[in-house]
Amino acid sequence: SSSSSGLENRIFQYIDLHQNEFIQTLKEWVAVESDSIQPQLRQEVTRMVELTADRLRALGATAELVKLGSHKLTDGHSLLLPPLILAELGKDPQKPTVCFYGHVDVQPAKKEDGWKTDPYKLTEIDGNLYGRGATDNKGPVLAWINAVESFRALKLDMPVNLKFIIEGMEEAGSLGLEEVIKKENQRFFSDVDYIVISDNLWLNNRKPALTYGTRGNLCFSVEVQGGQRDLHSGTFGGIIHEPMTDLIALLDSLVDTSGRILIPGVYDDVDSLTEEEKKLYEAITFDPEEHKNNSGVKKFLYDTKEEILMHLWRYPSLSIHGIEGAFHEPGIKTVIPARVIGKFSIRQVPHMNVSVGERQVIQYLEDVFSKRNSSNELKVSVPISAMPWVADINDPLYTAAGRAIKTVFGQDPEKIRDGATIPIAQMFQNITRKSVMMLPIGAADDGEHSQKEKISRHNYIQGTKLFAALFLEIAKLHGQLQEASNTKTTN
Ligand SMILES: NCC(=O)N[C@@H](Cc1c[nH]cn1)C(=O)O
Ligand SMILES: [Zn+2]
Ligand SMILES: [Zn+2]
Repeated sequence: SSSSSGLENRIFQYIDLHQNEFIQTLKEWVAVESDSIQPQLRQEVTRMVELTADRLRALGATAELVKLGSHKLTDGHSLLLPPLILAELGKDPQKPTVCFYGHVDVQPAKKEDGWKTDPYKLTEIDGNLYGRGATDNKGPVLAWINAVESFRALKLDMPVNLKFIIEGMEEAGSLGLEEVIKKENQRFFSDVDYIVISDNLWLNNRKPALTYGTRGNLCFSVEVQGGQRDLHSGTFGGIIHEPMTDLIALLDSLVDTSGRILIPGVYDDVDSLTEEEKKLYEAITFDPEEHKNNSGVKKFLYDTKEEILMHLWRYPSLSIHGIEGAFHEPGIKTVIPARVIGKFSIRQVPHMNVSVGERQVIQYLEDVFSKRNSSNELKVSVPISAMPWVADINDPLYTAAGRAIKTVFGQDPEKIRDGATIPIAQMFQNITRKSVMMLPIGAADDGEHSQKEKISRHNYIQGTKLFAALFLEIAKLHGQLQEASNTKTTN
């Protein structure tokens, strides 16, 4: 209606006028090295979670810090998990309740990895804000907070009740989260109507997107242990089974040159492709050339748009991430490492069974290893296991978001899936049975997890407007749905 567009315009104007303040807060957040992977930085993750809770309290929300206990590291030590935030703003029974999920931990980043700017100093170059966590996920979390702040600053009544669940362990597999969701299902989540996650990217640089599916991730650690200490390769090379040689052979047995996973049975439960589904990929706006340029990739394994999208969204993939215990500094150290741990993961797709997958992989690695007749010891563990997620795109929540996108960006969203994993999505859907939607604000060239992570000023600010517009759209739609259900009951 014209009055709501007048209201939107006031809010959008406020957001435009205060954009530098919003960027300043993002700068303060990016400056916190809240890397959840490296144990020595765990205190910074906790500090980041506390900073976020303070920010939510400044909005007028009540924010509870839920203790998650500790977890075991590969060296056997225990490490405290950062607390989880459960926050709440507004409890009007006449309004719908929207729960926002985000994370404030980040992937590791060092200047020496090849960053042009200090990863923990948000730096603006040509309208892009570079820094670790700028898009994954501090920028989107702050955009949501900025949107609420704008309503408050203008003394406007919030059109929805809000809940927040913000964690500090997402990049490490959302440890401890599932137990809390189960425990809080009948309390914190009981009156939630809609769940919104903004932790992924658009499929291209200019067209906004709505995401209705993600892949899961099954992460493996493969440890090969020889003796108790490293050895001189001149005095022991040639007379022992070397752990690193065993590990490289194991890792090399996992996937072929065309990217096909070699573990028997892995593809058994993957849905077969229907003609109807094929058409879906044809209709999507996606330019493989632009995608190459965004990432600096020279060549994809597949040539067509459709094949690329299918291999990102509906087929599993296997990636090798690293080897712990191997010498990786410049120069050559003529050593035989005593114990090495290979890390790889399989991005799983709907209908693949996680526990069957785990068994298949472990059995396969044991078979390959036993054929080597090695005297070393093999241990396989699964530190992270996150499920794939698919939602119903016809849910009213998607309609509301589509309208908000149209208002802010002047175009309809691309409806996409995502090849990455957000562990909480499927947990939410399974446990709470509420509508879950992913509403990304970052562009395809944002470089999540890479050395050029950024969010553009434009996307950060328009993203803030998008969330403000979403509050209004959800309230409208929810009102209409309730009216329709009341009319049905009266008739
Ligand atoms: N922005 C979401 C994201 O990057 N998620 C991680 C989560 C994960 C999965 N396995 C381990 N961590 C991702 O890599 O997809
Ligand atoms: Zn993320
Ligand atoms: Zn991430």
